[in-house]
Amino acid sequence: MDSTNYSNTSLSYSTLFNIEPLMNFQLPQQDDEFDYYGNSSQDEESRDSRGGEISNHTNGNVHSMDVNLLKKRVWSQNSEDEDKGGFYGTYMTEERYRSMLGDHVQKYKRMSKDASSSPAQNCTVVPLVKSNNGFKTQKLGNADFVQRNGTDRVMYEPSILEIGDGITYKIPPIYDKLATSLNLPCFSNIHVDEFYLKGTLDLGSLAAMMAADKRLGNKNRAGMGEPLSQYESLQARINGMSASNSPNKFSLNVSDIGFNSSIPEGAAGSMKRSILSEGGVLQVYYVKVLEKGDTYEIIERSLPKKQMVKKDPASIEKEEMDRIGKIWLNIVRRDIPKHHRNFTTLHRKQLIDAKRCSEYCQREVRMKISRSLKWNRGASIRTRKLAKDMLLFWKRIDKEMAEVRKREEKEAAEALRREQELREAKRQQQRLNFLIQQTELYSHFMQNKSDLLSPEALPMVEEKTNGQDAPFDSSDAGPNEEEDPEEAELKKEALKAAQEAVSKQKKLTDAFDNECLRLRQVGEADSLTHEVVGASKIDLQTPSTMPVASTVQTPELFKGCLKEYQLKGLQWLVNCYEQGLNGILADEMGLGKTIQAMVFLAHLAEEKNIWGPFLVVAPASVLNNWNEELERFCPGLKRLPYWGGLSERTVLRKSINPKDLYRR
Ligand SMILES: Nc1ncnc2c1ncn2[C@@H]1O[C@H](COP(=O)(O)OP(=O)(O)OP(=O)(O)O)[C@@H](O)[C@H]1O
Repeated sequence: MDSTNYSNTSLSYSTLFNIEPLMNFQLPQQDDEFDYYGNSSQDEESRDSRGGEISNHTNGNVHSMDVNLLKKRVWSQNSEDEDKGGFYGTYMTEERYRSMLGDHVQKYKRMSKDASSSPAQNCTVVPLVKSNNGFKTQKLGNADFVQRNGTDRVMYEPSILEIGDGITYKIPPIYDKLATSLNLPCFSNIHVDEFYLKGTLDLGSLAAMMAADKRLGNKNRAGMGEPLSQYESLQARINGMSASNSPNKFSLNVSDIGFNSSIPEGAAGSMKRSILSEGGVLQVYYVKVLEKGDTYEIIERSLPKKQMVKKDPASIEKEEMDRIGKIWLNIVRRDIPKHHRNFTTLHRKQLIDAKRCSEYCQREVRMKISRSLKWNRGASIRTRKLAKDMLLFWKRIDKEMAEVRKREEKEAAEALRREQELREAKRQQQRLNFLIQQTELYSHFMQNKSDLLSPEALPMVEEKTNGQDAPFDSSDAGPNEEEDPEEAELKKEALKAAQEAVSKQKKLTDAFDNECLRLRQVGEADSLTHEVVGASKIDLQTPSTMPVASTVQTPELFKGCLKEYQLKGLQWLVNCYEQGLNGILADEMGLGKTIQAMVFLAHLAEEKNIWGPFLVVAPASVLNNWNEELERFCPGLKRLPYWGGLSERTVLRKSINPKDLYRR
């Protein structure tokens, strides 16, 4: 649909929104229908803002409103005797609306039967459903302009409006007159939203719907206020009008004046639309219209800017001062208390936070203190336990060390015992060898002595002596000259036989000595045997046979310097010990025999690891001298003086520890 079609059918943008003829209808009585769009006149202040809302609904659903108005008008004509009480005053439900509509249809059918003479009134309905602004619309039946009986009367086919649930609404023929006189659009251009067909159409619900329109915002409700109050206002207005019995007329004028006139600043479009009433112009809009197929939609609307009126500077200053005063009053009455409340709230919150923080700190400190106290309490227990563990550990270590030491002492004692046994065995062997040697020497000397004492050995001795002492033989020859020659010859034979026997015995002895020497060398292969053999060369009975250079060194335990003869004496004592012989060291008085005995004991301790005990038996007069000499020259040797009476010796014995006697 375009504007040309409207031009042909006396319709245009202006006529599209021109429902002024509708407004010229007589308003129904108090309880009859009325134009709730034009009748929503309230106080002047709310009227400005309310007009937009009214216009908005009008713009968005103009066709449906027209049809609604039409329906209501038709209904008012055909149901004058209808019980109108409470129609607008009470909440009209869909069921009631349908029942009322059904009754009206029945009435119309009866009336149409009576007036069935006009075939043009039989209208066909061609429902057309189109979508407009999200609402499902029904397009009324085709309208054809029919020339009848030479008149210019426009005839419509009977149109039936189906509103669902088997309910049809037949458009009365009187609509033709109405459409012509009111310059309304034809049926084909009228769309009825189902919302208005099926929904409740009371003023309360309509005001609620307008107030809930999101496009207008929730706060201002497009100036409509609360639905109930608005409804009451409207109702009061109607009552007032009915009381005065004065026809109240409203008009909504959409004109093209805007095309030619100057468009005020801030206008959305060039089309001017105004809602008129007896009181004057309610609202003037400048709208932009968007064509959408068969419908039009106002996409933007605006109010013209108010003209700026120049005011008096004094009044401006006064207003400014008033405004400043109001600002100050607001500051004093509202802002300061508000900030004070905010500050108080913030301060209280800070106090609460600080208190909470302090509680947390206290709790943390308490926890740390309790932890430290617990630690301190446990420290003594742990210390005692640690000390106990250390004590047990060191006890165990001492026990192990004692066992080790005991085992080592036992092993050392065993080793010492074996060493002493071995040494004693060696000494016994040396002593045996020495005795054997002495026995051989003794037997040898005794045999030589017996040979010398035998008669056969005498000539030999004499022969030896003759060879050495010629004067003795010559002296003995004198008396032999007086002997008998026969005796002389016998003596010679006897001497010869003795010499042969001695030589024979000498050979036997030499053979025995050689055999003994050979056997001794073969049997004594070890070093000890060599020592014994070496020692056997030493004649202990003749100190001159002792070696000039002593093989025995002065022991380090002796803190002094031995003289030459004292060292020889030490050597002799050591040899006697090694030979297993007992010896008596005897010398001139004051030459140091006591010192040599002490050096010999130090030699045994240092070289032989024999630490005693040694028993020194001496006269009581020299015991102190022995003690002092040992302390002076051999401090490494332990001393245990043991002298005195019987009781003193008993006390001394109790203090003797045998374990201390074998160690330095
Ligand atoms: N090598 C030495 N170094 C230092 N002093 C020594 C030495 N030899 C001996 N004397 C000192 O000579 C003194 C005499 O020694 P000691 O009494 O031992 O001799 P003695 O032969 O035992 O005498 P007696 O036959 O009267 O017992 C002691 O005072 C001793 O200290």
